[in-house]
Amino acid sequence: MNTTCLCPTRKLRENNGNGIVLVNCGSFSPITLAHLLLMESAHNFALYRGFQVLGGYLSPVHDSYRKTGLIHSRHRLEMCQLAVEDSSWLMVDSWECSRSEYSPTFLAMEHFRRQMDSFYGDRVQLAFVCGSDLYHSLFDPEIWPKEHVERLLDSASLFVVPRTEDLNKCKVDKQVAGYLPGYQDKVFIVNQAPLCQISSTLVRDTIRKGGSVKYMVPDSVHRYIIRHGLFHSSK
Ligand SMILES: Nc1ncnc2c1ncn2[C@@H]1O[C@H](COP(=O)(O)OP(=O)(O)OP(=O)(O)O)[C@@H](O)[C@H]1O
Ligand SMILES: NC(=O)c1ccc[n+]([C@@H]2O[C@H](COP(=O)(O)O)[C@@H](O)[C@H]2O)c1
Repeated sequence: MNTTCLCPTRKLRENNGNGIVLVNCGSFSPITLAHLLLMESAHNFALYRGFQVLGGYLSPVHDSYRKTGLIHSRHRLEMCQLAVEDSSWLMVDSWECSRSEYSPTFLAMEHFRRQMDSFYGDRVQLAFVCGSDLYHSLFDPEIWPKEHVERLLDSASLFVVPRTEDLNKCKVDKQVAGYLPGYQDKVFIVNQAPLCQISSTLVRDTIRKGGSVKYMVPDSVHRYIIRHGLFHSSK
């Protein structure tokens, strides 16, 4: 293993063959229990398919990403760190946040590809884990230029976790084959994962209305939100 990796490596496991690293890129404003559940579901899915999960990363988006409710990355990174503290395999990577500008996701995945290849000295598998809402947005070239999606899939597989209902595999296969010919083998549906309706928007709205978000976010994140008085205004 190479020790000059730019990503945190403390929790990475030795690759005994068929290793895979899972990555979730998102706003995390704030991180919720749904983000953690998404990653555990993807972890189980990989395990049941004979992969060895080497580790996983949360990669919070840059502050200049134009999205309602995005608070400063200082807070988003800290809350993500608190959330993964007792995970044996999840880590937080600040590469996206620390760049001078927003990086499209394919660049973030190319960063992980370079770092993992150099750390393991070999090509390990990489999966971009996302919810079904993000999966559907991949087919909108106004949001995701097609070459961004192709470059993303050149670096990583796609693990799609349903958000409201299970996805129809035939439909997904057909959609991918039609829009992204040659990439069908790179898209996997993590069906039968527990569905979770928690979103960061729901957390922000609940706080703004004076409600409690206990059990929507990890306890440590809940305490952090209260301590710093976050999300009381809609900005
Ligand atoms: N409840 C959920 N079920 C499945 N996937 C989820 C869920 N919440 C978030 N994700 C996925 O996690 C990734 C990062 O999401 P993000 O940080 O943008 O959270 P979000 O809850 O969608 O945010 P917001 O409510 O601010 O739009 C995306 O791929 C998203 O689909
Ligand atoms: N073209 C792109 O690379 C592209 C487009 C939309 C969202 N994303 C990424 O998806 C993640 C989630 O963003 P949204 O919450 O806006 O769906 C973020 O990490 C963002 O950078 C990337």
